[in-house]
This record gives sequence, C-alpha cells and structure tokens, in this order.
Amino acid sequence: MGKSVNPDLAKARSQATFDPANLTNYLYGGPEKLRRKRYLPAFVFKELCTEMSLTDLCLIFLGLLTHVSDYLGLTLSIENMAAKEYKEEGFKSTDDMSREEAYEESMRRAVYTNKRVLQLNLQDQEEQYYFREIFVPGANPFALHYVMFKDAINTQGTEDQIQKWLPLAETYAVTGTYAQTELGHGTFLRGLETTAEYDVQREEFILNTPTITSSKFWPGALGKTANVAILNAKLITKGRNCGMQSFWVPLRHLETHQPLPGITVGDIGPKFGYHTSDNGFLQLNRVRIPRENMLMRYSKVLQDGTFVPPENDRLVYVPMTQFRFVVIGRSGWTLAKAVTVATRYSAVRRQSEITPGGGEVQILDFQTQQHKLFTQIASAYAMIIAAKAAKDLYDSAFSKMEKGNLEDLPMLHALTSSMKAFNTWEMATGVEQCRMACGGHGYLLASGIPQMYTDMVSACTYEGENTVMCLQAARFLNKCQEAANKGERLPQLTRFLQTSRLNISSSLDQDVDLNDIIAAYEFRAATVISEANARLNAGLAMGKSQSEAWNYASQLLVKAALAFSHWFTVRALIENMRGAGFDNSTETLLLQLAKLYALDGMLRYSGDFRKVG
Ligand SMILES: CC(C)(COP(=O)(O)OP(=O)(O)OC[C@H]1O[C@@H](n2cnc3c(N)ncnc32)[C@H](O)[C@@H]1OP(=O)(O)O)[C@@H](O)C(=O)NCCC(=O)NCCSC(=O)CCCCCCCCCCCCCCC(=O)O
Ligand SMILES: Cc1cc2nc3c(=O)[nH]c(=O)nc-3n(C[C@H](O)[C@H](O)[C@H](O)COP(=O)(O)OP(=O)(O)OC[C@H]3O[C@@H](n4cnc5c(N)ncnc54)[C@H](O)[C@@H]3O)c2cc1C
Repeated sequence: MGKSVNPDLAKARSQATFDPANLTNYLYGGPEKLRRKRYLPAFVFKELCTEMSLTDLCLIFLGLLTHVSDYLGLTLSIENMAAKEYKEEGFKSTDDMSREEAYEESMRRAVYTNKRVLQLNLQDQEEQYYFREIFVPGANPFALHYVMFKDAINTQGTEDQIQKWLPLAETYAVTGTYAQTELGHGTFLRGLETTAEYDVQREEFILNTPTITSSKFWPGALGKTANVAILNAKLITKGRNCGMQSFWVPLRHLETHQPLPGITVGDIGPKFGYHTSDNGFLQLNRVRIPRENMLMRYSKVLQDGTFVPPENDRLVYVPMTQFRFVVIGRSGWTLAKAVTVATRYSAVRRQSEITPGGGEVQILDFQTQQHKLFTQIASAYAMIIAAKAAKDLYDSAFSKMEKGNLEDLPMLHALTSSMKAFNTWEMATGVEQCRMACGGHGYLLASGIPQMYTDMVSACTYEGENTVMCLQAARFLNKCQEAANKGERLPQLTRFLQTSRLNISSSLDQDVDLNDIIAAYEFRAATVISEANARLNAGLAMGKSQSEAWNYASQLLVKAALAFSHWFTVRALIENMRGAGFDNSTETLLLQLAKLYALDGMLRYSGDFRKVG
C-alpha cells in the first residue's frame, strides 16, 4: 500500500547527514510521544475516510493492543456512532465552501472528535490536540472551549466551582467561550464598560452592557457555538467599582440553544481568515446571575456585598498569560508546517537552469531558495525550542504562585508578552516567505500555506496586540534597568543587564564561536534596553510627565522587548542543542542551524549589532 515517493524527494532525503528520527523524537518529546502523535490522527482517518478492510481492522487492533490499557473501553466496532454520523454525510473539503458551510463542516468534524476523545478516554490535552488538529485544521469552533474557557475555570474558580463546572466542560454538557474584549476596548482592560452590579437583596449580579461600545465583540464561539461564557466585567458592589472580575454567564438554553432572556448574541461577520471560528458579539440587558457565579478563587463578594480583594489584582490576568504560552508554541509549529511544505515542494519543483543547457534544476539548488527556506527551518526550530524553555520557566514559577509566592509574576508576564509578540511576528513573516518561495502554487489554497497564514496571523492581534505586549514587557525591563543603574539585585532572567560585556574572541575569518553569539545577542539586548531607559529619562529631564516620557520612548521600548526575546531565543536554541545528547552528526548539524539562525538575525538587525560593535 506504500505510496511512491517522488524520486527527487527520495534523493534529497537519502543525502541527509543525520538520522531524522533523532530530531523528530526530540521535538515531540521522545519515541513514545511521537508514536502517539502519529497514531491518533491516523486513527481518525482510518475510522472515517476509508472503508474498513480486514487488514485495516487488524492493523488498528494491533495498534490498539499496544495501548490496550487506554482503549479497554473502546467499542471495537469501528462503525462507532460518532463515526457513523459523520460518515453518513461524508468527508468534504472546506476550500470551496461558503463561510457558513465551512463552519458547519468544521463543527461536524469537531463534534465527532469531541465524542471520540471522550469514548477513547484521551485525558492528555496534547493528545486531544493531536487527535483533532489534522482533521479539524485551522480555527476549531471549540478552540476557546478547549483552552481559555477551561483554563479560566481552573485558574480563577474556587475548588467548589471547579468541581461543579469543569466536568460540564470536559463532557461538553456546556460549550464555552472567554468573553473579555468589547467593541470599544480590546487592549485597555481598565476601559471595559460591561458592568456586574451586586444586588444584595437577591444576592445576584446584574450584568449589563450599557453602551454600544460595551458590547462584547470578537470572542470565539460567541456567534453560534457557545452556550456559556466566562465573561469579564467591572464589578460594582456597595456603590464601588472593584475592577475587572470573571463570571460564569449562561448565554443560550442548553436544550434549544436559543439566547436566554436579556441576551442578544450573534456572529460579527466575515474576517481576513479564521473562517471556521464563529467570533461573535454579545449584549446583556440587565441579566441576573447568582452570586455563586463569580469566579472567586482570588477575589470574593460576600453575601452582604462586601468585596474581598485578591492578594494581587493581576491574578485575574492569569488565563491570558497561560494562553500566551499556547500561542508562543503554536507559532513555531505553524512555521514548521509551512516550511516543510515549501521545502518538499522545492525538492520536487524543477524550474530554470543553473548551467546553460544543463537541464532544469530542483529549485532547492538555487542559493536564494536555500536562503529563503533554511533560515525559516532554523527559525521554526528556534521558536519551538525557545517556547519549551519559556514554558519550563513558567511551570516552575506557576508552582510557586500556586503556593502563594507571586514574586515571579512580573517576570512571567514580561516573558510571555514579549515572546508572544516576537514569535507571532516572526511566524507571520516566515510563513509568508514560505508561501512566496512556492511561486504560483503557494498561492493555491491546496498548498495549505495561505490558510496557515490567514488563520495564525491573527495571533499578532489576539491575546494582546503585539505592540502593546512589547510595551508591557518593556515596563519590566525598564524597571530592571533602573535597578541595575542603582546596583540593586535583579531577577535571574535580567542579570545580564549588569554583567554583559562585549569581549568577543571570534574574528570574521574564523568559524564563529557559539558563546560569542550568545554574548553578542546579550550585549545587543542590554544596549537596546539601556538606550530605551536613557530615552525615557531624557524625556523626564525635558519636563515630560512619566506617561508622556513613556510615550516619547515607546518605539525604543518596543525594540528593547524584541531584542530581549531574540536573545532569549538564541540562548535557548544553542544551549538546548548543545545539551540535548544528540549523536555527533546530528549535533553538528543543529549547531550549524543555530549559527545560521543567529547570523541571519544579525544581518536582519545589522543596525543594532553594528551600533554595539
Ligand atoms: C496589560 C494591559 C495592556 C494594560 O494593563 P492595565 O491597563 O491594567 O495597565 P498597566 O499597563 O499599568 O498594567 C498594570 C500592572 O499590571 C501588570 N499586568 C498587566 N497584565 C498582566 C498579566 N497578564 N500578568 C501579570 N501582570 C500583568 C502590568 O505589568 C502592570 O504592572 P507594573 O505596574 O508593575 O508594571 C492590559 O490591558 C492587557 O492585558 N491588554 C491585552 C488584553 C488581552 O490580552 N486580551 C485578550 C482577550 S482574549 C483573546 O484575545 C483570546 C483569543 C483566542 C483566539 C483563538 C485562538 C485559538 C487557536 C490557536 C491555538 C491552538 C490551540 C488549540 C488547543 C487544542 O485544540 O487543544
Ligand atoms: C481572530 C481573533 C480572535 C479573537 N478572539 C477573542 C476571544 O476569544 N475573546 C476575547 O475577549 N477577545 C478576542 N479577540 C480580541 C482581541 O483580544 C483584541 O482584538 C486584541 O486584544 C486587540 O484589541 P483591539 O482589537 O481593541 O485593538 P486596539 O487595542 O484598538 O489596537 C489598535 C492599535 O492601537 C495600538 N495601541 C493600543 N493601545 C496602545 C498602547 N497602550 N500603546 C501603544 N499602542 C497602542 C495597537 O498597537 C494597535 O496598533 C480576538 C481577536 C481576533 C483578531
């Protein structure tokens, strides 16, 4: 049954100087995780897209045997109900569909995968993602449900609320969204207008969107899919505005799916991409919910209306910080997919001659094509590995936070904010470069690259618009610079502000030393951060207020956050490549790739590097 592989592609692969399996295992966390990553989507396609042959059944059964513990409950009848329902209508490509039809097809597939995930008892979030990512490509209508809705319950709910609500979400008894952004405000959260006024008589909150600009606008799944929202609103109790809090708000009837009284909800219309996500709007006309519906892990409203503030008012932001980590990781993998398509295409596409009369060559033989693609292969590895490094930092800090130690929260916010901006901007540029590297065929939806771009480029906007996120990170970096100026102790991650020196031993005619590369990026980041701080202080010296001086320095402050992320990425890439335990040939290749990434970055930002010598 093996498919014939294009001879040019087979030849290119045969020339590899390393065993790709070493890399793939590393990227996916080891051979067992890789096996599962390949097995799960194959299971879907075998169940849905081909008639079952006896051989297939045996293969699946043999495959299952290695996981009999996982699938004991699996009904071996391949004609499972969920599959049967889907197969009756058959597999349809969404490329030629209207937005409505594409949403419905995506919903059909998502419902099938949701049901099968439950039947197969796939508990692991990553395995759930593997199970559905190929079958429900791009914007899954349940994306908010899978991530921010459940994360908000887990991180903002009390234990009782988690016990009550999470099973409803896990079993799809409810489908949720995360409703924060309004027509009038997305970035400036303190400007949100939706109110939640506490009625002490009835121990209820009255939710209201008093103006057109307070309408919730953009939340995914709000248009049609969701019947409950974790909704952020300004809490007002005893006449006092207590800031943004989160609430569990029923939107639609669980049986009829019709909007509940006081709820006006619908789809916001066509978008640049993300067509199969029903981003919607929501207006609340004095909708009442019980006091128990406020997520009260950190802040509370007592029966008599007394507001008990959180230990730290930024804890309400944790779901956004958590989801930024998802976006940071997804950006690297999106670029990895795009550059895989483009590189394979470049191995099989023959166009033009290098030597006149020598015959048309694989376009991968052109140095310009190699530069376009190899730099993006390096960038994809860099982003994926830096995302893992950032996540490790987050996990250790989050475990401290769960014990009440919040000292790392500012560093985490700065790291997630700057890395989310850096990775999504780099991904957007890289995916577009891959599309163009495929010529006309890259412009076909069938190439897969256009949708990768139009779906994922929205990540430069959602979860915190990138410029704003850089400025958030710059707040932390500037504070560290001020502390460094006074000789105070700095958080581990920014100690380089005090120690970085430019003592590069490499000279241009030598093979550059990797430690010098890290030192160069560190010194560049320290210099740009220091320059931004100097411009801010120059603004203050000119008599500007703190906020005017901040605005005056903001372009440099954005650069400072990006230089910090670039350093974090280069350091993570080199240190992880050196320490990953690869065989010599693989490690040599990966360190070459790391050098390519770093030196390409120096060329692209040569102004910074020339300036710092
Ligand atoms: C931070 C703000 C910009 C400004 O905050 P403020 O207005 O409060 O003012 P300050 O700047 O003064 O900040 C005050 C203070 O707080 C600190 N702070 C701020 N934020 C945080 C935080 N998050 N954590 C910790 N600390 C924080 C800040 O540093 C200040 O402290 P200092 O004074 O000490 O400096 C704020 O307004 C803001 O955050 N704006 C951005 C709003 C935002 O992010 N909105 C997001 C809305 S939700 C959204 O967009 C969801 C999108 C989802 C799209 C779908 C994607 C799914 C598909 C892709 C992924 C696939 C996954 C599939 C999974 C699967 O299938 O399983
Ligand atoms: C595909 C998609 C899905 C989304 N899903 C959800 C969801 O599920 N739930 C949800 O709540 N929201 C969602 N959003 C909304 C998203 O979070 C907001 O769009 C985002 O936070 C940006 O806010 P905004 O749209 O108001 O842009 P604005 O903040 O108005 O940004 C416009 C411009 O103003 C600039 N700007 C704003 N503030 C500053 C500042 N302080 N300093 C310098 N420049 C500034 C920005 O840099 C930008 O260039 C989604 C958005 C998209 C595109």
